[in-house]
Amino acid sequence: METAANAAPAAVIVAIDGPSGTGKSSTSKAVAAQLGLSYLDTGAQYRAITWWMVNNGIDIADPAAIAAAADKPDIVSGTDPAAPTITVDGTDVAAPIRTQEVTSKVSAVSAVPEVRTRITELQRSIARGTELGIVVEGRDIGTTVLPDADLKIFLTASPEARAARRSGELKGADVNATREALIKRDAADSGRKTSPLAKAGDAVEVDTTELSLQQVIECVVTLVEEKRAER
Ligand SMILES: Nc1ncnc2c1ncn2[C@@H]1O[C@H](COP(=O)(O)OP(=O)(O)OP(=O)(O)O)[C@@H](O)[C@H]1O
Ligand SMILES: Nc1ccn([C@H]2C[C@H](O)[C@@H](COP(=O)(O)O)O2)c(=O)n1
Repeated sequence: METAANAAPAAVIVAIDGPSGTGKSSTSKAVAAQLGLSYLDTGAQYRAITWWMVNNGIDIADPAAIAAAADKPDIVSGTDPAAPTITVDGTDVAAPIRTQEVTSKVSAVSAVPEVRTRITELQRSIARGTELGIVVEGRDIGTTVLPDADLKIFLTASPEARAARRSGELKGADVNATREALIKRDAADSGRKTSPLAKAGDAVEVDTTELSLQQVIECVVTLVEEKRAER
């Protein structure tokens, strides 16, 4: 029989938001793995629907065309932090959703309200389905998708630090061009009408500019453990 002493801990829902390149994915995956939680990369879902639109000849400059097609692709996210997956209509799209073409078009597609409604429903159903809890990262998780999350984190970092991190990833990419592209995408994501990139009023802000990835992970793990201890 399960007693209070040996009962499994109640599911914990962690929302991690912030601009591009602040470390949301790296931090969320590591925190989820360390704490035995599931992990959901919501940016990958918006990239997946964008990839489908591009592949199916939908005009990205036409929000009505995007809206009309929003419920067509079947998007499935695997939530194991050690091996997260994303498929569209059964095709593994983990690599093609990271192309420059998708990156340059994802803000326009994700600004369409019908796309957000569809993807938000998917995200909520995934979060509801986890047994031990989940770390969900994105732009509007604390404000819109999971406003009742147990813990909300908003990661920030200077544009220079973020550009340096991304240029390191893209080997040889021009840091200034990378910085400008990040700033442009953040402005589009923060400026859209429906569910923009924003810090929830009750989120803990962590500026990662001067922190190593390991320090950020430790900080978030500590915050989750404190939340669990309070319950
Ligand atoms: N605190 C940190 N210090 C140094 N490098 C970091 C730090 N956090 C993340 N990184 C590195 O920065 C890059 C971007 O991190 P990550 O992909 O986790 O950011 P993100 O916020 O999820 O970005 P996006 O929203 O664009 O997907 C990765 O190469 C990652 O290893
Ligand atoms: N909750 C979310 C997550 C992502 N998006 C959009 C905006 C981003 O520019 C794009 C790609 O995200 P990334 O892979 O860089 O994290 O997806 C959003 O609107 N809401």
